[in-house]
Amino acid sequence: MSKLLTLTNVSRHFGGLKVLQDVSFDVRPGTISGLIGPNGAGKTTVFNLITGLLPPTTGDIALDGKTLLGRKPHQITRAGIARTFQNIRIFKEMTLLENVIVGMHRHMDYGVPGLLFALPKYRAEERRARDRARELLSWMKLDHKADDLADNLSYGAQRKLEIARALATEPTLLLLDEPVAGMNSTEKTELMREIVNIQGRGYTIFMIEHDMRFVMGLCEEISVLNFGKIIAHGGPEQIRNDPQVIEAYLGREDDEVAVVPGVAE
Ligand SMILES: Nc1ncnc2c1ncn2[C@@H]1O[C@H](COP(=O)(O)OP(=O)(O)OP(=O)(O)O)[C@@H](O)[C@H]1O
Repeated sequence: MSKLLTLTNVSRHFGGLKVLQDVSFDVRPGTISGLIGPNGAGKTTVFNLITGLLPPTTGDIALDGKTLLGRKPHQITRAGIARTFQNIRIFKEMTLLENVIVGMHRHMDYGVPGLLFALPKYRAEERRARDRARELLSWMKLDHKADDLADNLSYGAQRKLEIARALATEPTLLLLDEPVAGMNSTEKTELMREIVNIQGRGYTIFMIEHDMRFVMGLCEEISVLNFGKIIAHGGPEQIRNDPQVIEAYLGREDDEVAVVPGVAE
C-alpha cells in the first residue's frame, strides 16, 4: 500500500515533558484521514513536527519516502505540504483575493525588477495568479467575496479562506488544524462537502478535529492520540467501538464525552 506521509517512531520532549512518544502512522495518497485525541494529547505538536516548526527529538518523518528532517518550514511547503492553523492566521486588512495570492508566492517567478517596473512577464504572472486565486476561492464558495476585506468575513468563512490560501501553495498534502472550530452546523455541512470536492481534485487531506461527527463523517482512517501515544488506528466504526478510545474520552471531565458518537449520545 503506498504512503504519502510516514511518521516512524516519532518522539518529542520539551525538557522533561514527553509530549509525543514513539508515534508511528501514515497517510495514504488521495485519502481524507484524521488525528483525534483529548485536549493536550499532542496533536498540534504532531502538525508542528510535520511542517518543520519543531524538530522531533527522535524518529523520522518522510514525504513520499524522502525524509523531511532538517528541512525548514518553507522547504517543507515547497515539498508539497500546506497547513491551516487552529488560531486563524489571515491578513484581515487585505482582500480575500490578496490573501490567497500571498499564499502563492513560491510559484511566482518574476523577481524584484519585474515587480518594480511591471514588466510584461510580471503582468502575465499576476493575471495567472489572480485567476488561480479566484478559482481556489470558488472551491470554498467564497469567490463572490473576492474583493471584500477579510476582516468582514464571518468566523467560519475566515476558516475557509485559510484553506483556500493553503491550497495556493499547490500542496499534495493539506493539513487542517481544527477546520470546523467555531463554525455553525450549516457551515460544517458545507465544509464537509467542500473537503470531499478537494479530495476529488486529487489532494490528500489530513486533519486534527474535535468534532467527532465531522471526523467520523469524512475520514477513512483515524489515528487516536492520548497522552502523547497512539492508542488506536482504524476506520470510524472501529475507532468508535475501541475500548481504549472510549476510555480515553470518558476519563476526561471535558465536553469531549458528549461528542463521541455512540458513546454518550
Ligand atoms: N513549545 C512547547 N514547550 C513546552 N510544552 C509544549 C510546547 N508545545 C506544546 N507543549 C505541551 O505539549 C502538550 C501537548 O500540546 P498540543 O498543543 O500538541 O496538544 P493538542 O492535542 O493539540 O491539544 P488541543 O486539542 O488542546 O489543541 C501540552 O501539554 C502542551 O503544554
